[in-house]
Amino acid sequence: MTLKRNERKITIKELEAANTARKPWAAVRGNVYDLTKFIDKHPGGKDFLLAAVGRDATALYESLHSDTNTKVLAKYKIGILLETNMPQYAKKSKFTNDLEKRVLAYFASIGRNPRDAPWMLLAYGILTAAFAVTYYGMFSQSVAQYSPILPWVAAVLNGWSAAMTGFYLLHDSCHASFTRKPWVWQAMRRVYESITGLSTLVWIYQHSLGHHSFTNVVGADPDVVDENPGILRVHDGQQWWSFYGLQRYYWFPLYTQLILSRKLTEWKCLFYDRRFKHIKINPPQTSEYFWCTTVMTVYSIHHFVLPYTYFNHSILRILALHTVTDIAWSTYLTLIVNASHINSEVAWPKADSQGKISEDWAVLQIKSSLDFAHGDPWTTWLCGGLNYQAVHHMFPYVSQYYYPEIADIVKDTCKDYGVPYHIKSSIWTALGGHLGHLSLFGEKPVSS
Ligand code: HEM
Repeated sequence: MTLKRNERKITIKELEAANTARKPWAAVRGNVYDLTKFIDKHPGGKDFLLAAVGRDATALYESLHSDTNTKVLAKYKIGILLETNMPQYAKKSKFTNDLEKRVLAYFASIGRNPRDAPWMLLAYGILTAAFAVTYYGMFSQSVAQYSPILPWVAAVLNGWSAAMTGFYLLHDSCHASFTRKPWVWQAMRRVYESITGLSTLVWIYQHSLGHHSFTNVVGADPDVVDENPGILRVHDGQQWWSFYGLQRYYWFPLYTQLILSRKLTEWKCLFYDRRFKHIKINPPQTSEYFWCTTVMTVYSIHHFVLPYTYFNHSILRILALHTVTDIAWSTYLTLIVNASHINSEVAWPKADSQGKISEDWAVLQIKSSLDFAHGDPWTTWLCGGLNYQAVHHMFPYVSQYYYPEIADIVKDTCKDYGVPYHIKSSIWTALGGHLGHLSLFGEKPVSS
């Protein structure tokens, strides 16, 4: 009996080798698709799609697309994946379908597309201007002459504004949640890279393919420590070592280092290691080399050349000011992100020995996230909407502008289906929970 063309059995090795624009295959729910003729038609653009090929993209695909999209895929099917090396969630539950329906009905009722929020431009403009003004405050000789303390205060604020551009420019472009235009996402990404010197493509692998697809799944979410011993112990899959008793103190110096280590390693991950932790990075397109050169030239000019040649500072002072910026940026970012996922209330899903996870993706998004300070516009602004973490995880493609509006729909649906929704009244209680979790997991477990 001869197999039909689209029923050919395909091994994971064959799939993994098809990871370029010339041969872009991706698997979803056991079906393998050859996307060669689809790449230029993908409404989500070429870059995101090319990051997803050469792998089982089920979780990523289902987190961003509807069943209507899947009908479009059918004609590109070329075979069936024999085995997968990615954890597999249960199929979409009634809860998920109902929640999606309710949220889409809300957008239909207000006559808006979830990605259309032109007011966000104001936030992007204010934050980019905040970066420029604080940068000037750091390096202007007249500011330093007025008060020697002011440049250091400006450096702290510059770090805050860099973190904020991450919550706004980076997040909204890489989740494709602002407008429906790939060129807009591309422009926002390159502005962010020029400001920060970091790679947005590496972030897409880490955040969209890793963290959003497998939130808090040990061994699959790159944001969750899975080494033994890791520097921090945050879940009971990690063996206990006596130095974890001190993690309630050393979390702080550790959290201050994130950005420096990212700056030193990201481009190497992309072009040399081709890997972010356990996530394979596909061969970058030629355009990525062009963009890397361009944005790093802009970054080096404002980071080193201008402060040295135009503002006349010593190398030592320039490095010291940037270090203060990086410390403020790292600490702010790490605390807000960790408050939402690393605490004792949320779920830490595990795949069984077959790689199966018993619940569906959406239920686990809610269970493994912690929200805080709903209804507080200042916290929402200062966290880039990430205080609505469960809403963001459920609907990463919806503009953060709408999170407060749809949060009640998510909460009500969770109530109707008995899905626990974790929410704290303020950022301080959420942070307290995070630090309490570090203390708890630093203590010797009773069974050790
Ligand atoms: C990070 C990765 C991805 C992002 C950000 C992304 C984004 C998008 C966006 C924004 C749309 C338009 C949705 C709408 O308005 O209804 C879309 C549509 C679509 N995407 Fe993706 N996508 C990604 C990965 C993938 C992958 C891996 C596949 C295939 C395996 C895929 C297949 C499709 C299909 C078939 C459609 C519908 C096309 C149509 O209706 O004509 N996408 N995607």
